[in-house]
Amino acid sequence: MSTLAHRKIRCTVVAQFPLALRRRMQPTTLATMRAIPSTRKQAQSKEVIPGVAVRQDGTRFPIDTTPLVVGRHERTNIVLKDPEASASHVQLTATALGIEIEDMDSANGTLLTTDMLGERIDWTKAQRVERIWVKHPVRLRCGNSELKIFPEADFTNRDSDPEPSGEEDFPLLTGKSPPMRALFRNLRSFAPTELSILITGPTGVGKERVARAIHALSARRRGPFVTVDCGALPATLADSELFGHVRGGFTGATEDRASPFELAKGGTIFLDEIGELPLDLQPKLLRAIETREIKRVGSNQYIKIDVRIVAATHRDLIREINDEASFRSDLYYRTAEFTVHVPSLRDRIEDLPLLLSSLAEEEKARIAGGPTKEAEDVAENIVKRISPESMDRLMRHDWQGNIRELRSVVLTGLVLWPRGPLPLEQRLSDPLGKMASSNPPPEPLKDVEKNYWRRMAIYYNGKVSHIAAQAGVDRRTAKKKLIEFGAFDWSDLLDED
Ligand SMILES: Nc1ncnc2c1ncn2[C@@H]1O[C@H](COP(=O)(O)OP(=O)(O)OP(=O)(O)O)[C@@H](O)[C@H]1O
Repeated sequence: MSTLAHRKIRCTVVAQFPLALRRRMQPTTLATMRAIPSTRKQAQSKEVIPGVAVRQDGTRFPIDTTPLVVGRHERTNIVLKDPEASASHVQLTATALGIEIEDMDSANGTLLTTDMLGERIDWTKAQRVERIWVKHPVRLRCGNSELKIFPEADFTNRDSDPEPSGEEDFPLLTGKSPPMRALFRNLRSFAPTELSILITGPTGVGKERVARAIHALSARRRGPFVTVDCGALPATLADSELFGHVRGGFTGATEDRASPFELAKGGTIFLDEIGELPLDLQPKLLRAIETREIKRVGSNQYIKIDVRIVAATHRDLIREINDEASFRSDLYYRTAEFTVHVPSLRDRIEDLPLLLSSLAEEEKARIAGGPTKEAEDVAENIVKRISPESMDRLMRHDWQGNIRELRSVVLTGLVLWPRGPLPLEQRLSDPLGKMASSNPPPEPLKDVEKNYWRRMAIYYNGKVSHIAAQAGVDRRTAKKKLIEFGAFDWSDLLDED
């Protein structure tokens, strides 16, 4: 369902009462707003997804297109006998995007979790919502009271694509551990919506992959996926990198440049490292997201945008909003209508063997230019080639660099030990690990380096760009090393540039 359609619904039902005004209204007034003529109500409800709210005492309240106010005041539609709840705390409305849950500036906020079964929820880890649309069951906390929301929607039936075969078999992502299963469940629920999603998690956990998975599971999957690295926007050109420019818009702008928002038309824009976005650009981005239009630098013309926003950060943005004022709260809530957290590798260490296989398979397939039988064999065998002692050491490593670090260990390992035992623990960065290893003392450093470059040359078939990318050096340095260690003649090197 497009944002436009969603907006239409809000216009007819709610928008006559701007949010600021509604927040000042008394519960009595809000309850009266439910008196919408039935014909109009029916017309609206054709497209919308209704639902049911269930109070803690088991009372059920149907949710339709007229806002249902939840609060402590006796004139609200769902009365909470709870001194910690605000007089009018939160509002529930059926819309085409799912049930809209909108906090009404409550004193203690509205918290949301998708955990419907847990007896004891750790509400400190739940998401605080200002406004969100849900199509799958969620549980809310208002003050000390809980409320379960059951939208009558089932995307899995709406989607013509076949269902993934199991939670562990998720597009682009690998894992069977409880935190990954929880992540998959959330993605399955929220990816098909138009909600903006903020992906959090430490560096190297695969946040970009999660963003691609969200895109792949959304109705926009046939549209483009455009990444903007907000951490790499050059200070003087950040504005133009984000919103584009017209020829002559500033000195040096010799031709028009489209904004990534325009390039992502019909698809998803991924704002990576959004926490690094310069403070002065934050209001502009907020405006673009809210109004769904942008203006290129040097132009007076507004251009409509049609994108779904997915953002990622390794920072604790809530803390930065509160303590450092380096991130605007309004932008946060606009980009984080739903938040998913990608666990560190340490927190899902049981996925390590699966990840080893998947990384090996992907790499082999990449070199071969597509999935091959050989890639599958490599993946299957990699775990068999790792001794129980090595595996134990890998499982105990702290993996500060997460999957990125694991990937590098696996790929260099496959180069160094193309067959036979695979003592991957020798590639770990912390020396304690090496001391704990039962393997013979390491080779002299120069020999290690020499063997490394020679094996890289063989493994990557002389493709300098692959070797350089894998080694984390530029092509010139890679070439120099390959020659220094006699790995190749110049003539043998495949010069791809
Ligand atoms: N489930 C996975 N299976 C295989 N490879 C993965 C998986 N998750 C991540 N990777 C690989 O790990 C590396 C890091 O992933 P990615 O760039 O998505 O992480 P990130 O969390 O966005 O990192 P950063 O915060 O530093 O930008 C990439 O090479 C990616 O392909």
